[in-house]
Amino acid sequence: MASGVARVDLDGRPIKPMTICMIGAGGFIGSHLCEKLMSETPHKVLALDVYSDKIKHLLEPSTLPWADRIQFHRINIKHDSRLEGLIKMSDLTVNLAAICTPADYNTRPLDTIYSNFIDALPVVKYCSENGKRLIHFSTCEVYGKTIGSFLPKDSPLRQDPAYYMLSEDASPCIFGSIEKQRWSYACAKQLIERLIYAEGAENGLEFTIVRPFNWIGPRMDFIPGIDGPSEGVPRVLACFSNALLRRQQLKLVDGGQSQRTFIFIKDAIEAVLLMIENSARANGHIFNVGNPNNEVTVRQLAEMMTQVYSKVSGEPPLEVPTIDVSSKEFYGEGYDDSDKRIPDMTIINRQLGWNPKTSLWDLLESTLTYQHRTYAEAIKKAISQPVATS
Ligand SMILES: NC(=O)c1ccc[n+]([C@@H]2O[C@H](COP(=O)([O-])OP(=O)(O)OC[C@H]3O[C@@H](n4cnc5c(N)ncnc54)[C@H](O)[C@@H]3O)[C@@H](O)[C@H]2O)c1
Ligand SMILES: O=c1ccn([C@@H]2O[C@H](COP(=O)(O)OP(=O)(O)O[C@H]3OC[C@@H](O)[C@H](O)[C@H]3O)[C@@H](O)[C@H]2O)c(=O)[nH]1
Repeated sequence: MASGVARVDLDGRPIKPMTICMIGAGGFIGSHLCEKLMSETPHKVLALDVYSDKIKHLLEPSTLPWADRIQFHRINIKHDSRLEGLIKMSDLTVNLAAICTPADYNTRPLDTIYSNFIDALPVVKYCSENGKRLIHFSTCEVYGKTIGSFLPKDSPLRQDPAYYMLSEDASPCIFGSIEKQRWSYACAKQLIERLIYAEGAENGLEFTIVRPFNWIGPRMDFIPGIDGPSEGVPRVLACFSNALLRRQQLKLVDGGQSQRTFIFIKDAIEAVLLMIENSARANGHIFNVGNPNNEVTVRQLAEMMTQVYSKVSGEPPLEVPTIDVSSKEFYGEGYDDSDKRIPDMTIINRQLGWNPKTSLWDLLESTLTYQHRTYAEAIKKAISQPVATS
């Protein structure tokens, strides 16, 4: 598209084309957001990241219809004096940059805390000082554990939504003890949320905070040994995809009893676009963005992914497709887990009228079709290569 003709917001007002400084634009969410902005809106994007592989298809060739609306800046926001200038040139900053894979939280807690809190500080400061709007990506992990998880296993109260539903303006943030370094990420995200909120209250910063609930889809993380380190541990979608592609058993951490709600990235991006284009309705709010209808235990996710992958690849599943591993073995010392994550959708529904659409089966089918198409050949080649011996 890109002409911008007759684009109106939820209140019928014309949407003016804007320049968006997107930090972390080369990641999973950033790549989908850039794609959406280029194909469906007239907005310009200054895309900042240390990597650009996931948005390469949007940057090259220079004959693409949106070539003059997207500019990549290879910048590490930890130490780059160009950051303030790029924020000043923009109408809105979207900050996605973060270390956000659980395998890092307990093994690289310092990097995790610096990335999610310290490195985000100048972004908030420059937005506030220059009167620029900020959409900051936080996480559903700020809720930590549910109140219900502290009740006896057989307590009927565990079935009561008051004990597990996660609401932006009511639920407490419940983390484990300090030696459970898993919570370094959630705690850093919580503190930056509080700082942004305080900048809004004391200095009038126009902000929106997004709390994503397990967004998944194509281009999420990496497949170890193919487009990421062989020993790397990505998030669960990529871990399970990797095992399926290699015909290995899917590892269930601590029995795979934790529960998650998964949402298709394309549904979630619709919500972000509504926030971008409806500032009056989004400013000053914290939004859960998830799909409460897609809840499964991690064990059920493994079973469903095994079934779906067999369908899209035409290969029969392994006789015993999963294997149990302890969290200590899988993640190391200091790991802990969120037990259950159901987003309360009241606020996003009221402010933006948004609802997710895609079922878990459908989103896995389209994602695993992508994984198979993108990686199956490369994995076959990698497996057939003799291992070097010294
Ligand atoms: N995907 C999810 O389900 C999910 C859930 C909760 C929260 N989030 C949050 O959403 C944001 C984006 O997540 P994602 O899934 O796209 O992760 P991602 O790792 O794919 O993307 C993050 C991007 O930020 C970049 N980045 C990190 N540090 C940087 C720095 N110092 N300078 C420049 N670029 C830097 C990385 O290179 C990467 O491309 C993160 O803040 C994350 O905490 C995501
Ligand atoms: O191979 C695996 C990988 C993961 N898991 C389990 O699967 C569940 C989900 O793991 P993920 O790696 O997707 O990460 P989590 O859902 O715990 O956290 C994520 O949630 C919100 C975001 O802020 C981050 O992207 C990340 O912290 C966890 O219970 C984990 O222990 C397995 O059982 N096997």
